[in-house]
Amino acid sequence: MAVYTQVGADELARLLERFDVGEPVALKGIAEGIENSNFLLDTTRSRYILTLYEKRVSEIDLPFFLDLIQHLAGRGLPVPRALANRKGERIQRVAGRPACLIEFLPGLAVTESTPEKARAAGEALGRMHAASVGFDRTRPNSLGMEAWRPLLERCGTAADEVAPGLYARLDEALAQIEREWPHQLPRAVIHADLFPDNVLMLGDRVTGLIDFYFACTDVRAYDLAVMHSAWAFDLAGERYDAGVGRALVEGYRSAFHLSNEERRALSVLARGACVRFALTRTWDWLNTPADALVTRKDPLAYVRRLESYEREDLFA
Ligand SMILES: Nc1ncnc2c1ncn2[C@@H]1O[C@H](COP(=O)(O)OP(=O)(O)OP(=O)(O)O)[C@@H](O)[C@H]1O
Ligand SMILES: N[C@@H](CCO)C(=O)O
Repeated sequence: MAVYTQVGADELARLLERFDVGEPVALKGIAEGIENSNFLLDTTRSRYILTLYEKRVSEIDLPFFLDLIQHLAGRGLPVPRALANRKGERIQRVAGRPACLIEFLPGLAVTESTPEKARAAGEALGRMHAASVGFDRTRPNSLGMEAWRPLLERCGTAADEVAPGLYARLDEALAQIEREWPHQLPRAVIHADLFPDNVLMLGDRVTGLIDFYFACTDVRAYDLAVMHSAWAFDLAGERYDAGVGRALVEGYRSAFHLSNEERRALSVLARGACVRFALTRTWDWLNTPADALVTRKDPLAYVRRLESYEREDLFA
């Protein structure tokens, strides 16, 4: 359960005094998610999300994320804006953490991807890329390709505690990716983490794109590759669903142009995505205290995906 910091009644009352959102009725911790503490807040007026930023989200980056969301919302994307308090401030401090009061979006996080859902989600990513043209702020990808080797070295051979030989396996895959990386491809603002659990849907309609806290400037097609690796396999990474993979790319292309050069690079970009998530999951596996109220995600589910991408070009 991702509630690292508790919020008491007095603390909540002090926060809500600064807004025109009515009186609190209920505050419940949200189990999903691993990065931040999220609460569902009901007031006499409406329903909101209260997020306290933990771990990887740095306060310095928050204005970039909030401005991007504001920009996308202004262009009709279903993304959750942070509310400003009466003084016009969007970033609050709650229980000692930076925090935002955020619009609640309807819909359920996707738990099982189907071609129909993948097509709609791919299209939403394409719409996001189209809408972010003209957003002129940039943010380096702190978990981009250049960061993977340092992260691998920080895990070190302790990675082998997750599975024997894991360090060497990731080292070898990364060396190949570094040789093939398509540095020349167009760069843009990307979401960088558009997993099924970050897409809210009602039926096959996308009602929310959430969790922009890895958004950054990087190779644009990498965003589609990240999605492909997350959507087109079962959770354990054992089974590839070609129908889902195809629908995702088709949906994207219905909303945004994908050049031949980008399409040819998707395979190495997807291997890169696998190494990125295998590495961050390995790091979390090794550094999450045993008594933490959060489920550690399996790094090997991404090593299995990596093997599928290495075996054949799944985008051919
Ligand atoms: N604006 C929102 N509207 C409705 N529900 C939301 C909203 N933001 C978050 N949620 C709910 O909270 C859950 C956790 O949110 P989120 O994915 O942002 O957490 P996180 O800790 O940043 O997670 P992770 O990085 O692991 O995906 C989501 O799956 C969704 O159910
Ligand atoms: N989506 C990521 C967690 C956030 O980086 C994962 O599943 O590993």
